[in-house]
Amino acid sequence: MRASLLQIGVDPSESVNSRRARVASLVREQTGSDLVVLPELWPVGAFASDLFATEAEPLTGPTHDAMAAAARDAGVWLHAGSVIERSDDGALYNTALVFSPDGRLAATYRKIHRFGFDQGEAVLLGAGDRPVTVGLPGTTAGLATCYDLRFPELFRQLTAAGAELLVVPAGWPARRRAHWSLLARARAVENQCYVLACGTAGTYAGVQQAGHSVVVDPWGEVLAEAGPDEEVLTVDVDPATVTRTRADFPVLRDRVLGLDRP
Ligand SMILES: NC(=O)CCC(=O)C(=O)O
Repeated sequence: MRASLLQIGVDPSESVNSRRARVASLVREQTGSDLVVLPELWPVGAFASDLFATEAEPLTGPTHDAMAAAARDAGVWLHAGSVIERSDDGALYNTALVFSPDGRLAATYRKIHRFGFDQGEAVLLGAGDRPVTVGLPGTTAGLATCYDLRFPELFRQLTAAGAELLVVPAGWPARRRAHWSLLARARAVENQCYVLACGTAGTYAGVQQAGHSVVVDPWGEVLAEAGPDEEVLTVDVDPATVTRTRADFPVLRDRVLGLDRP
């Protein structure tokens, strides 16, 4: 399976509409990949919380429509990163969208762990309440978003639900880049999964983004890593490697489930 991570530059001088059109073109250029991954909240920027309310959209809003068409035109599975979703009752969520190659919305995931402590996302957005996996050809992907990467129990649940690929769109800041790289590898090693972690580039809302999107194999080896700027990272991943790694070194067999609950 060929995966392409599109590490999108988020620049406040580019309008949301222009960025949406530009990203749709970039997705269309990925014909030949099986899976394309975009970062967290790339239309608005994960730290641009002052824009969340004005740029919120229904689940089937403009980003949905543009990405569904781009996935269909490119013939790819598309993890379209996330959008600020305005739900029917008016509540806002950080919601990831996954499209199949015919442009169908195959899965949505509302970010469970909201970042910001007493500010930003943590106070403006609602929290998701269920882990989500999605079937891809020959494998299963588990969905998580950015700050979720710090919470191993979520990834354990995704693994228990059959995930072999952990797909993590993010808007991770440069200041904590060391944590990003370390946690991506840790989640891969402890779950014997591929981790596809796709961040943003650029500086907006006063926060320099880390970039350095990364693909890690089930042994914890970094297969590919982006630099700090906008970049497309393309890498081949093989679900059979997950099966082989788990058979050769069967640590998952020794899990004691439920220990994360007090
Ligand atoms: N958008 C985010 O979730 C940011 C997470 C972050 O900055 C961190 O975990 O550190």
